[in-house]
Amino acid sequence: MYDIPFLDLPPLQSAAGTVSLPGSKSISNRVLLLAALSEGRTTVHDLLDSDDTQVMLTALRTLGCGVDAQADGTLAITGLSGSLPQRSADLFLGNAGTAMRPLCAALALLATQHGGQFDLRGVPRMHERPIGDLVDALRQLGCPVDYLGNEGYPPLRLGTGQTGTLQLGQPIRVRGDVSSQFLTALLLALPLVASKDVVIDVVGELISKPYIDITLKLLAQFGVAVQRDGWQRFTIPAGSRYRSPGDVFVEGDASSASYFIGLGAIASDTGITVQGVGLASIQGDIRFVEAAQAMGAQITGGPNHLHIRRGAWPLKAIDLDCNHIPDAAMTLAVMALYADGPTRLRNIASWRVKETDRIAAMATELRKLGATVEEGADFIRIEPLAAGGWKPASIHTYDDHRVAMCFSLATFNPDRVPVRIEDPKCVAKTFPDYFETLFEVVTPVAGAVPVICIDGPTASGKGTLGAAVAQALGYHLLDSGALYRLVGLAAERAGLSTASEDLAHPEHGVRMGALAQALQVRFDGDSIWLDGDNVTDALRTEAAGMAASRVSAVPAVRQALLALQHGFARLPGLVADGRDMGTVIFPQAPLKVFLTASAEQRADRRHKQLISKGISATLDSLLADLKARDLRDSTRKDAPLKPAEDAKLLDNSSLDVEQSVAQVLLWWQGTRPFNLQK
Ligand SMILES: Nc1ncnc2c1ncn2[C@@H]1O[C@H](COP(=O)(O)OP(=O)(O)O)[C@@H](O)[C@H]1O
Ligand SMILES: Nc1ccn([C@@H]2O[C@H](COP(=O)(O)OP(=O)(O)O)[C@@H](O)[C@H]2O)c(=O)n1
Repeated sequence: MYDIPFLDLPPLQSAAGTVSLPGSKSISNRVLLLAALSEGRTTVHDLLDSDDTQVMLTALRTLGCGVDAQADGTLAITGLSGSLPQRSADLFLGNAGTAMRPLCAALALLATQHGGQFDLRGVPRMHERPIGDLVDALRQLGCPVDYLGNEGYPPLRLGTGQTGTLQLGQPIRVRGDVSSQFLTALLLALPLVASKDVVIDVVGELISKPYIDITLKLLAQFGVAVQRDGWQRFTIPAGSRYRSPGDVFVEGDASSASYFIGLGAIASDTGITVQGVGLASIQGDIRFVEAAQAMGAQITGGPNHLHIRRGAWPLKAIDLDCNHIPDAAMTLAVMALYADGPTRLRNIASWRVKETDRIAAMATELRKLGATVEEGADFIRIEPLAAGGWKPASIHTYDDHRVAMCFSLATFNPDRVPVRIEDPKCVAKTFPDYFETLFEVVTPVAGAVPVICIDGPTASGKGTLGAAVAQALGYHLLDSGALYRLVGLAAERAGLSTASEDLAHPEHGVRMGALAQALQVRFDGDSIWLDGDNVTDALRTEAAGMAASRVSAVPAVRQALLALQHGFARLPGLVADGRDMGTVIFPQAPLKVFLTASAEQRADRRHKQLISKGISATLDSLLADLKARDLRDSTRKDAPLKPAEDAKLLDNSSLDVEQSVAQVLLWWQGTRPFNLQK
């Protein structure tokens, strides 16, 4: 997950490969609640691990459910079996509608039946998402429910601590035209109290019917067979009781599949395979497949996978009622930019009460890209963007995972402009590793992966600065010095001399080059492995630095390490530190920094650094070594240490690390096109 203020996506060219989807959010949270309300123990496989499921799990634990993570990655839930061990609790449910609504219904009924009192609250946005229709239905049932903030919205207080009588004789009326989650909540909760047949009547046209279908299918799995008359009346038979089915498998998230279906339709001639959800999925959003096909995608699939290729290009514009795929339809709004005419997505009023007002959000952000967009109370109309019309945009994401994910598809624009996704960690709601997964199957436009070079003499702070800058931007890091240190170490292990006079012999240089070429290294977080040994500490000694400095003067060694270094330039970007990053390895880099500080300062820093690591050193010998290294590095023929012509010089003698980092990030922003917009 990218826990950084923004993630810059360079322009992308094509996509191919296989992705595995995280579990469906809708199924995960329903299954958790059902398992919690059941008799017996349920083993849940492939559960989604995300913000929304975490809040649900925390709530269930607080209520007294057994929740045990198993070694095989499954989760064992021991159900409450209709009892209520905790009679009161204050539950925080984040921004998870799939936790707030069903827990509200279940706890209101249990509190009334057993005499309990529960407060439910969430993030500020949750307190703006309507729940009045569900509360009205619960009050009809005789459940005391109080609003603790604004009328019609969470936070809520359920129950009074006293038992009450439930009114189950009359049909319960609930509105179905704002959110289908109210009906789902009642369907999940009422089997707990169905001492007689309980009837629910839906008032108004029921929206998002496929989600009700998921609810009914899962209820059946847990032993409750609801009778359905059309979409207006639902009857929970007397004597219904939840029983654990033992094992439950959570399907991959069909809404999350939409980004990769869109990706295949826009950018994959060979195809994208999506694992975890198939054409027979119980999730309504699987019908996004039809919408994507209507736009030209070629899609095939089986029970548990989909395969998507580009068909029509440009995509075909559509005019579609999206009531059946409200969440996935946001992806269509970005695909519409690549269409052959205006696309109209209708019957999407529910977008206005989701994580954010999604109609307004999509219109605003699509316009930033340059698109002409019309929005109405329940529709959005998007005109495609022609080549020449795309603008580099910093996409605000409104703490809405789907906004963040669907705008990543704007990176295939013909104008090859980058796209900035603000607050990328909001994807944690349903797909914490969305961007990492995307990066595995896309190919950037040649040369588009941004590289920041930090060159300079030893102990100037390149490594420290580079790591901090990489961390701030979510970029990869290349410590190129480590590669030369590795060659020195490998030579020593192989019994090859690294003395300058030996290296001066051409055959010895060739042997050293062959050794560098065959280097078996692995970078694993902060650890570096050579031939299966962890050599991280051995590489940082001064002796290793001196050996590195000597072998690095051998042209065959530098040549051998070229491809390895270029290979570090991967999505979403790279910070590379060394001596010749800007001059030789990445001459096209948009930002090159040449970092310096006085020799005395540097010797002093290195001294402190080594001492703090428990490595003994004297200041005098360090200063002498450092000057020798500076001299050799800057006077060697091949790739000498010197600033690139377009490098920014940064003398950090009187700057602390934070100040240096801030300066580099400021320069970096200056190279990005997004500033122009703000
Ligand atoms: N701007 C700075 N001010 C003070 N100390 C610094 C600064 N930058 C780095 N240091 C310290 O100097 C030491 C050497 O830095 P390092 O990043 O290892 O240098 P290099 O990679 O250039 O050899 C480290 O202990 C680091 O914390
Ligand atoms: N891009 C690079 C990086 C390092 N090197 C050599 O490798 C040696 C060790 O590099 P390093 O970056 O690990 O050294 P420090 O600056 O951390 O002391 C340097 O003294 C250089 O001689 C190089 O030639 N080219």
